[in-house]
Amino acid sequence: MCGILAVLGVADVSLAKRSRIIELSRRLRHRGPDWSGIHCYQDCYLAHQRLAIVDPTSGDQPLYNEEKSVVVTVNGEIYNHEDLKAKLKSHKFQTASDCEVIAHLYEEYGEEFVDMLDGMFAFVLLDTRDKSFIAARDAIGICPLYMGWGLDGSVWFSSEMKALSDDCERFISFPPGHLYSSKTGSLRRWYNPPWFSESIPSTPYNPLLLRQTFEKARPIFIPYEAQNLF
Ligand SMILES: NC(=O)CC[C@H](N)C(=O)O
Repeated sequence: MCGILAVLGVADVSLAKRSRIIELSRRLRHRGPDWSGIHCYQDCYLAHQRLAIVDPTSGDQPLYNEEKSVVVTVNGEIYNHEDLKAKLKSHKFQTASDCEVIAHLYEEYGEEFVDMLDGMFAFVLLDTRDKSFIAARDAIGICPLYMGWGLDGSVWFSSEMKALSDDCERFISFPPGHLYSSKTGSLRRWYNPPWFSESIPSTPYNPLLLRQTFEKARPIFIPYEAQNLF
């Protein structure tokens, strides 16, 4: 599991507000008993409750790029993180967490990197250099994510509705396979496979082929550490 809570652009930057956000993040504690972390940058807060899976000793979150200018809080598993790291030779990783790759990929490729991730995830990333942020959810919504809007103009994201429902004027279930960018202020679908269309398939139904295809796909997509989660 893991629980994430991010609050971006609050009007009140008092210590009382910070305490309130920590209190709200504690509502997600049951999702991650191993670590509680928060990163505050001006009027933005990224919190994390960790159920440690990959790199239990040093993969606590939030996670960062080298200069700590990009901050991420992630729920999920990035199955192809080793392959992605191999593409990021010039980057120095501080942990062996599968999720750290998200901060470095963003630096290298911008928000388009989401399509490169193979796994289940819900994350919020803050780029402190221009105070922009993105949030994304995996293709089929394995990891939960909710989004809300505060009366003060703040934008909220949380793994469970209970961390934002009291403080947001309005909230939604974040759609699977989508990405929110603060630069456009809108959601867009990042998951656009060629077969993702409304048209009825013309390939005849073949249960044997379907079974064989599923059997072949399983070891590719579910690495050993993550198998315990099912
Ligand atoms: N439970 C999770 O969401 C795990 C987050 C991250 N992959 C870790 O291993 O710490």
